[in-house]
Amino acid sequence: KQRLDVLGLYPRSGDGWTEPFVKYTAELALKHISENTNLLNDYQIVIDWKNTQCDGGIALKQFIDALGKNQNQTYLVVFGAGCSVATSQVAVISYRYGLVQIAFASTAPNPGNNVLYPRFVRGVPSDLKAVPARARFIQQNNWKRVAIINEQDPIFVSSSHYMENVLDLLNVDYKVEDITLDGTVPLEQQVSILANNLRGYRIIIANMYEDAAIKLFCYLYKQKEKYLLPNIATWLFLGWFTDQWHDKQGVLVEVGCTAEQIATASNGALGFLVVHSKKHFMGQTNNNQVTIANRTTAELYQEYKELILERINNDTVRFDREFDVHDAYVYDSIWTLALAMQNASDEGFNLTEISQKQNLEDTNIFSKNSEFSSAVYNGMLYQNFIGWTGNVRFSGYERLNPQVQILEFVDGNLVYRGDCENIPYFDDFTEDSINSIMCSLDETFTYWNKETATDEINNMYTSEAIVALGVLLSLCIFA
Ligand SMILES: NCCCC(=O)O
Repeated sequence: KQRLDVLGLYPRSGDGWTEPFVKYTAELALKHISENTNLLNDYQIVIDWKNTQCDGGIALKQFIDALGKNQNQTYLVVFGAGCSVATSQVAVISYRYGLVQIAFASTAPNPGNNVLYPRFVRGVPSDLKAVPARARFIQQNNWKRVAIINEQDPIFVSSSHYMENVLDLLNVDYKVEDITLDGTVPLEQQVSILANNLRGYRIIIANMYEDAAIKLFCYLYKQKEKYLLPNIATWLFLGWFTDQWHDKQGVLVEVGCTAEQIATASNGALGFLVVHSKKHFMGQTNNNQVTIANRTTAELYQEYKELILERINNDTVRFDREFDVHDAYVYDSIWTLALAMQNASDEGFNLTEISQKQNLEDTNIFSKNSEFSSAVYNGMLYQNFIGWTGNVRFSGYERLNPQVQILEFVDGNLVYRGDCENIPYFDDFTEDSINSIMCSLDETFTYWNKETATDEINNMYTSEAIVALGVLLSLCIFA
């Protein structure tokens, strides 16, 4: 069979978000694709995997090295790169080599900019949908003043801009603080300034990767006044931290905390995960619909687990964690990629011939305007099939109709606690569309307590009002 080469970029390891099972999930999808006699019959998709370590610079180097070194290999598509920091670095140039890039996990809003990234598709919904969900949660709890802490990177700052607009719309006061891990200012110093600036704030919207969260919690934990920690303040993270996110030894050694301290410090924080339905992905919804792979989701999940357990025997990665929803998106993104290549072939593109050319910038086939990349790109966007994650359909550049799940941080794991439903279809969020969201929580909290959080804030307002009144009275008396 003729090889169809794909460059696979994923965060197998690293300090930020990691997902070591991407490669195995893709293997499962390719196995099922090869069983389908109507799909790429004379071809075999081969993925050349590189570990980006959730780092933009490493991802870019991997991309350039792969295209430069593999003179006999022509990549037809880029699959990845997992973390949005890595994905956006690659997507800003991959199209110039005539490459369509499909992401399976990059959820930050900014890679969706189709002027900057014109051949980028994502097989996963974006964190943008967590903006109205978190805002609605704040509104439902009647909280009027919040802090936003962003890790300084466009991928988090873009989320924050949307959030600031929505908070303006809902008349919620907010203060934005940034932290950077670029070494320009020691983080310990930044955290101490931040803690001072946020004295009195009890609701914190946090946009950051795992390493930033570990460092931030470590320094807050070491401080004498721990008023910003989640046992007093309510933290609203994005919900894609993997289980055991707090146990990254390199980062812990750097800041001088233990994994147990971080787990304790973060207990009770909440995460908002944009996802179609984790229960469905795990075959727990009695949905017997047969997917494109001729299997139900329950059967896919079972086969996935068996394959991972088999592969893990020969691997160093650990399995003691919850199922990562992104693996289901990996699976469907591989199908999307294969179906799009089949579409291009049906439209008359000779995949064998194209596979034997090289990825050179601005040649006829491999240019940013190449007809082949255009056919593959459109082939992806117009897909409509039943996959592991449900009905795989795209709106613009990403998956349609996700919901948002609320998770609680419990001993370093993220545990399901509720849902926000009726997430707006369009991203120009209005007061009405936010009001129609309904966030509900089950009653099984371990650490986070809605009443305590709200009482704390009310008490704080009361004590602030008393202090202000006292100051006013003293001024009147002295006058
Ligand atoms: N969504 C999980 C990976 C985080 C990111 O987009 O970088």
